[in-house]
Amino acid sequence: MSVIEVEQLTKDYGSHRGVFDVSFEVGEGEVFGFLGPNGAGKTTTIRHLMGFSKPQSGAIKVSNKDSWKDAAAIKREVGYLPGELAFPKNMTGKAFIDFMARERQISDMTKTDHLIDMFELDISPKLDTMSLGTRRKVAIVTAFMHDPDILVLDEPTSGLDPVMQERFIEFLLEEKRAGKSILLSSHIFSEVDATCDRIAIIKEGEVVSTVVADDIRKNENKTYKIEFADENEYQRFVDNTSLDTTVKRPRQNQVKVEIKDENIKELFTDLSQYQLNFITEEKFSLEDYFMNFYDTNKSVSSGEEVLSHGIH
Ligand SMILES: Nc1ncnc2c1ncn2[C@@H]1O[C@H](COP(=O)(O)OP(=O)(O)OP(=O)(O)O)[C@@H](O)[C@H]1O
Repeated sequence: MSVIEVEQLTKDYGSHRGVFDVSFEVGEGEVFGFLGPNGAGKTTTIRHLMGFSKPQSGAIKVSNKDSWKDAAAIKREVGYLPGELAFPKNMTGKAFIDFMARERQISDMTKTDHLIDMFELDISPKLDTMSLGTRRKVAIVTAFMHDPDILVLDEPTSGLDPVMQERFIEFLLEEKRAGKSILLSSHIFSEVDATCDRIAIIKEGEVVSTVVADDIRKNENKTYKIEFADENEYQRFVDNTSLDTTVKRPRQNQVKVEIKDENIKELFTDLSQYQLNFITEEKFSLEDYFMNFYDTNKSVSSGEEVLSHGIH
């Protein structure tokens, strides 16, 4: 059963900005990643899903409720962590958390205390004196203190340091084990890869691919990086091989060869004729998959490769 259903959502802001015909579903107990760089349309989609904007066309259902007509009920039910945070002025973290607990009519503070501990949050300072990362921790606590079954997270780790980003992944995995349904918008490959069951890639307002994360993890296409002993060996290989050489780095005497698992023997038979420094396997990653749709960050034409660990 789907807990979130986005059907052909369109919001056209003009000049090809907005979202166009976006469709996806998040199943019960599923962690669904919404992956794209700044401006791709993640926040626009999520704001419609939470009922802050009316779809120009298309429809969204959350727990079978219409995102626009039943917005108030959806806001009560869903744990929503917005990308941009807004807090009341002149309130301490503790006063704000207590206020939110009263608003949500929470009497059992076990989940709240667990979150405060987990994120090592000091709730005593005033909100407007806290760092961005600390304010994000407060937002995490208040978004999930009522232990919601559906979590909608818009770039949740922005502003968190690497240790707390890891902690957040632990939290998501904990929620996943508890059977929660989660929509995670992100531009960080590692957090999507570590948590998601399925992933939609969004580009310029359109979903260009929806993929089962395990299909990427178990991809049978492998890339091997090979460094030859010297320039002559490198050149001899490049001139003679019939293998699929995807990257050539003449200055380092390196190549990358892409090969299916079943053709591995062919690779080693071919390589036995050359002097090598090393050969290593490079696993096909979510980033590689993503770059099929967004090619701009990868430049191999000059014999150099720029690898990015997030997209901006
Ligand atoms: N209210 C608005 N009026 C006009 N254009 C808008 C509005 N909101 C968003 N856009 C445009 O729609 C596009 C998608 O923006 P959106 O914020 O959804 O992207 P995003 O993927 O969430 O990126 P980010 O990571 O920067 O938040 C952008 O080109 C943005 O400038």
